[in-house]
Amino acid sequence: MFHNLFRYLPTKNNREIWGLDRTIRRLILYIAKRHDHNSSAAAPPNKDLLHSIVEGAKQQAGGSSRSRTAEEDFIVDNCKNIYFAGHETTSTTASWCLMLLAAHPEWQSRARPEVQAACQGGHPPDAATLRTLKTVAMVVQETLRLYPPAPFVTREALADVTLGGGGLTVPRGTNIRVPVALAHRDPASWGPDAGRFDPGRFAGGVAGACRPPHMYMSFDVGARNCAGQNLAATELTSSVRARAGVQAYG
Ligand code: HEM
Repeated sequence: MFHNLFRYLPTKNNREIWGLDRTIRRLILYIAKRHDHNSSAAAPPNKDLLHSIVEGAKQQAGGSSRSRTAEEDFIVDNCKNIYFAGHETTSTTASWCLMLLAAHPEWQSRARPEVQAACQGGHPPDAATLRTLKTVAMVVQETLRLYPPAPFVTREALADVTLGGGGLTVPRGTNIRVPVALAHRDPASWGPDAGRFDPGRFAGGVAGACRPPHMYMSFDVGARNCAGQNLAATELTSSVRARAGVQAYG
């Protein structure tokens, strides 16, 4: 992903960014190695995502002559892909969610009893109780519609292609940018109140909120859509529940 983007940058920036890329590589490998070395028979490792990546790298490399570089490449590529794709996107959305709930107390009041019912006795939610948080889920969907953390996606045409009934021909090698944030506010798909915060538009699911339904593309659509979208939805529902639903209300 990074390599493709860097190709288009002016040379001076290119050099600086390659330097940054090398620093990021060193940082990732330092953390991964520390994680690996700190575990022992007496103190087994946390079976977290980083542990799975490090173990996966050892299996992939499989003791070949190029094993050290292959192992390191596997760790760096997966950490960049998963942590960079998964961290800022989710945390920014959680912040927008809380801001929107603060600005729209009527939606806070609707989310609160739902959260309290799901977390009776102060119990944290599990997979089953998270599914009951319908209002919180709608608030998250509406937040992702208005403030998508990936506001556009880019594709390169690998061959000449003709799009739709309009006969628009895209020549091979053209980069196409899909303006997600604009599509999410298009009144032709969402109705005249497209710019308004109204989680209720998702009461009947995405198909009930916009036409055609693939105009909602926070996580993209198609073969290369977001690999972490279920994890992101779970993280967002539980973090908004924790901060807006329980702590803020006591
Ligand atoms: C609110 C949170 C998130 C949003 C809005 C989001 C959005 C997206 C979008 C739009 C894409 C497609 C990019 C493209 O086609 O150019 C994508 C891809 C991807 N996302 Fe997410 N993402 C989120 C969270 C996560 C999380 C938590 C993870 C993993 C822990 C993750 C992992 C990935 C990966 C690995 C891809 C590449 C999939 C592929 O190319 O096959 N994302 N994401």
